[in-house]
Amino acid sequence: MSQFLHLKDKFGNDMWFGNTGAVRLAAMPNVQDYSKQLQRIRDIKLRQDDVIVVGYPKSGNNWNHQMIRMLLEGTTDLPAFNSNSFYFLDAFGGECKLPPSEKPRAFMSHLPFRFLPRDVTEKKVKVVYLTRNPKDVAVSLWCHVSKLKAPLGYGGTWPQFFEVMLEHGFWYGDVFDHMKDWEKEINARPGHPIFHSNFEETKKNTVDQVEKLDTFLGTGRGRELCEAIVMTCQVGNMHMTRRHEHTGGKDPWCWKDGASNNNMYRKGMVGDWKNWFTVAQNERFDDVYTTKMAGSKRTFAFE
Ligand SMILES: Nc1ncnc2c1ncn2[C@@H]1O[C@H](COP(=O)(O)OS(=O)(=O)O)[C@@H](OP(=O)(O)O)[C@H]1O
Repeated sequence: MSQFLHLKDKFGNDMWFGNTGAVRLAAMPNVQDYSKQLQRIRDIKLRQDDVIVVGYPKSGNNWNHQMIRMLLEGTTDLPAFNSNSFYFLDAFGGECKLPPSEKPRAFMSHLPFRFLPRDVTEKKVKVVYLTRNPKDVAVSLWCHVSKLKAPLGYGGTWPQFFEVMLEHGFWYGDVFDHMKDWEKEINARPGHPIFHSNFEETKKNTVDQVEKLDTFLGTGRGRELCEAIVMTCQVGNMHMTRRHEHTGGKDPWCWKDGASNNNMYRKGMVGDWKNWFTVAQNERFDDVYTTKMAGSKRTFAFE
């Protein structure tokens, strides 16, 4: 099992990096040993009707998690963040407490498949796997980590972060490896209920996509509730309503002064990378993308 590392990037910036993922784990006050934390996650007991929402950071995890939770619970109630009901598996044992198990639960994770709880495989727990075009992922992650204090934040510049993303990724390791690993796992498990949802498609046809989730989950909520859920979960509502843990101020992953939830639930658009990438950066990204994603069937339009 790979270990979590605290490194300097080639520009001299502190950088937390775990090529198995879960960089947040080691920064948590009560989690000293990364591999022990991964073990704890593997041992989590799930219900067969639980749902795991998982994707590389910034792939729309919170958005989809909320919409799926609403489908499961048949509600359009958008709760403000509450640490006791924070369903982030990767932080289990710390800020994540498993909620009471009378009702179906939606959990969120950024981990590769092999680090999810054993029960995911043993009980064939439904998984909603998310992807987003990695150019927008890089920008979104930059807009988040550049506003966080050490140790989780990144102290370098955007061009430096861009290089870090291309070389080995941030927080959960290399975005390309992460996607390829998930693709391999999905292909290897044709019998496992895994729904692949893509950010760009969800943006374009949100209600249709939520209806597909409704079918996949077997929740049978129907078009009307799907429409109401989509309205409630618009990005503007998300950052008005959802307080995020980074606003706590005392935690090691809290925002720098002046930063806020708006750096977490931000623009929620497709193609923001065009506002950030130079022509040279774009060419370089395309080259690296072509090399690292060789053999993958995952494609992105990069609109
Ligand atoms: N409702 C809704 N509609 C569209 N987009 C939305 C929505 N909610 C969140 N977002 C956008 O998703 C990005 C954050 O992704 P994650 O939730 O995966 O982030 S995290 O990894 O859990 O930190 C982040 O993307 P960027 O705006 O590009 O930074 C959020 O703005």
